Amino acid sequence: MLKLLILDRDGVINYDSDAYIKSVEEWIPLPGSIEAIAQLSKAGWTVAVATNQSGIARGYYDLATLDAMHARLRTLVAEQGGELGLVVYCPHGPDEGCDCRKPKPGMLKTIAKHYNVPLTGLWFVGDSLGDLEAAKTVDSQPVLVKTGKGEKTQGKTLPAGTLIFDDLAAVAAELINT
Ligand SMILES: O=P(O)(O)OC[C@@H](O)[C@H]1O[C@@H](OP(=O)(O)O)[C@@H](O)[C@@H](O)[C@@H]1O
Ligand SMILES: [Mg+2]
Ligand SMILES: [Zn+2]
Repeated sequence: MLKLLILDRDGVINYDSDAYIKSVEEWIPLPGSIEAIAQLSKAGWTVAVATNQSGIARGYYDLATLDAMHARLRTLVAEQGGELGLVVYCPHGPDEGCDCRKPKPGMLKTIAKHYNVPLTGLWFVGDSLGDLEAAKTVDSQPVLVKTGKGEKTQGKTLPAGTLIFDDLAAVAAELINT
């Protein structure tokens, strides 16, 4: 079966900001994150992304800018010899009642369906409680990293069985070496 890993974006792949990541220039990879994705890819993993982007609904940036951020991510991973999989985002605001905004699991379902992989036990790596709850809702494996909002999230009540790693590089090392 396909080895699929799903990542949250802000705070896991790139630095996050309470002021949102509003431009390609503000989109700055966290140390080791690009290399981790490339190493996973070269080790046979498919790495996909599920990201809330309410900044679109709030008018902070447009879809062209969001796509440019993801093109940059894709290019950086390719420069390290890896390949990035499907990137799915929720452009909606918290009050729109969509099915894709985490902690709803809609984006995880979309990605798992795209790759025809079961959700059960599928690792989803995030820095926010909503990421972990989305995973738990569909019996995927919640994985918390301490980057971004992760250390703050660690102080909250986490879904049972949540795995905790320092950062994405540590997650990659665990998956590649097991
Ligand atoms: O971590 P992911 O899902 O990749 O993206 C999170 C971002 O969409 C933004 O989500 C916002 O939450 P609200 O959407 O305003 O509740 C805030 O937490 C921002 O700091 C953050 O940059
Ligand atoms: Mg995040
Ligand atoms: Zn949505």
